[in-house]
Amino acid sequence: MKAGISQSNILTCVLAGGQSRRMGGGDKTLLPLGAKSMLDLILERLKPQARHIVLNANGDSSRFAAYGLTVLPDPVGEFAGPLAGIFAGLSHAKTLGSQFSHVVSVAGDTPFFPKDLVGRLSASVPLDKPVIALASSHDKLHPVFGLWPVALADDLHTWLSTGQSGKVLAFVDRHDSVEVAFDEPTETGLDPFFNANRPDDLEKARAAMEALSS
Ligand SMILES: Nc1nc2c(ncn2[C@@H]2O[C@H](COP(=O)(O)OP(=O)(O)OP(=O)(O)O)[C@@H](O)[C@H]2O)c(=O)[nH]1
Repeated sequence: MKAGISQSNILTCVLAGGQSRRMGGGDKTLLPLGAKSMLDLILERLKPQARHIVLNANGDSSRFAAYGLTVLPDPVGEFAGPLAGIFAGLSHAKTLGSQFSHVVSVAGDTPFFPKDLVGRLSASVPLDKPVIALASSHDKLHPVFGLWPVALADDLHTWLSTGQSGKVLAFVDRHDSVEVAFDEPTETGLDPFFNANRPDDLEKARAAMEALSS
């Protein structure tokens, strides 16, 4: 039976724990896109659809102080890949008690993700068993954008402890999962999961935003 998870039971975790090597290092989520940072744009998109938001990032958390979010470091060693950030969200949700049944993960380098991401992911899974929902666009999975049952936290911990950190889809394959397709282009005309890996991706994003506002 499909029902949909209530928004109040979802903790949304923005993943900004990577090394941004292709961008030249630092925090790519803090880089400017127009007058705002990429993280500003991500939070503007997220707030109307997510009630509880945390940030996953490593190192000194004070650089994110202006955003007023709880900052969770990777609990399994720095730079173990996005699954470590997803695990940070799941373990935090667990410590908060039974309120949170699921974590939605959102990449910190993807400024135009779907405005109905959380609602559509959460409507795609049953309430009575743990099922992962992963976003896709044009038949390509985007495993960093997913809905993760808190009930899988212990299994993910075991998985990460055996050094399987980079293998997001291999972890997903151990469990029931559904794919949720977001094929509509965004207002920018770019794919909704267009992400900024390199400086020229940032330029592309800036150009798309400028074209929108002109
Ligand atoms: N918590 C956490 N998140 C990560 C890690 N690696 C990547 N991510 C996140 O996963 C998403 C996609 O990351 P990538 O662009 O593949 O990796 P990156 O480290 O940010 O960048 P590169 O160093 O250029 O590969 C981003 O939101 C990253 O912040 C990690 O080791 N820990």
